[in-house]
Amino acid sequence: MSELVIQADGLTRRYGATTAVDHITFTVERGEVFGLLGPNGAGKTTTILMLLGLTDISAGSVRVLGRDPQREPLAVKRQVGYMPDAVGFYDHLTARENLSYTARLLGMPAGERDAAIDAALARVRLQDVADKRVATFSRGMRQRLGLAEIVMKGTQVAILDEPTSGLDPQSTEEFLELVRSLAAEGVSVLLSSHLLEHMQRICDRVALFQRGRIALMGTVPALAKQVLGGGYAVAVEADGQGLAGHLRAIPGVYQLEQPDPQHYRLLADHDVRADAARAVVQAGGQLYRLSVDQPSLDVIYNRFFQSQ
Ligand SMILES: Nc1ncnc2c1ncn2[C@@H]1O[C@H](COP(=O)(O)OP(=O)(O)OP(=O)(O)O)[C@@H](O)[C@H]1O
Repeated sequence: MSELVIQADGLTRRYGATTAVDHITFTVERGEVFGLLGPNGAGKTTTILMLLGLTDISAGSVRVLGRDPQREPLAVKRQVGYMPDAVGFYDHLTARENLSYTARLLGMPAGERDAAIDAALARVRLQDVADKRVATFSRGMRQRLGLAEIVMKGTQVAILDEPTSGLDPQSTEEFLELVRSLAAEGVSVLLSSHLLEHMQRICDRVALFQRGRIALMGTVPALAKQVLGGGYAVAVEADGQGLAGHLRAIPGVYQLEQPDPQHYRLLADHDVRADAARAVVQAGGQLYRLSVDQPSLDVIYNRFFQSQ
């Protein structure tokens, strides 16, 4: 049975005449990676701040691990790992000293601190630079130290604001892999980002914010269906008697192109590769190549905002 870790219901935040977040409703399950997307000013950061009890709620409700961040902000902060856009560490302290400082603030017993810090630094592969001052760290290393802090806290929820912006490709890979491994252990991750390719790779579901509202929400294939009317492009290279007719008859295929006698391109609302392979057999043909292009979040996002 799924376990809801974050529940927002009609959540609203007004700043004077501006409604920054306008009646949004969503849930995040245990172990789920949930992405907030949308243009600047769409309400993502304000949503995050409300989840953390860092800004007031004008209407609606929110629960994080069953707690109300308005009423119990300290309890929520203790149970949630938060990594803001610019992770704040003390530059003149080493990585280990920074984590030690946080551990003391959290009230972690002195006897447990060293082991917890070592384990967290090893987890994010910073053990070799544990005693170097953070001033010497690259952005990627700082982001990993931010995750180490979350690992050390042992929280069940991690909230990350723009975590991969400014990271080089290798640091990005490492970071996304770490986030995925946390989720695999049951940590729920809510993250906001403008980097759609990263979001597509890491998120189980995304919510597309537009002027304070959630305009679209779901898995990438589900959004592709809504926005593009499909989105899976299956390329088939094969021969066979009457193959075009067999391919066109596959449920979910809404367009068939045949640029030359042996090449077909199917647009479908789901991955129809298995059906396409069967169609080739039915047509008594030979299959030379079969591939699928997943719908891209980038294309979905741009098409959605162009259509608005
Ligand atoms: N403290 C504040 N006082 C007044 N208005 C605010 C405040 N914080 C945010 N806003 C307004 O609320 C709206 C949503 O802002 P928010 O920062 O949540 O957007 P965002 O989606 O996180 O944008 P970005 O991608 O730029 O981080 C914007 O119109 C912003 O100007």
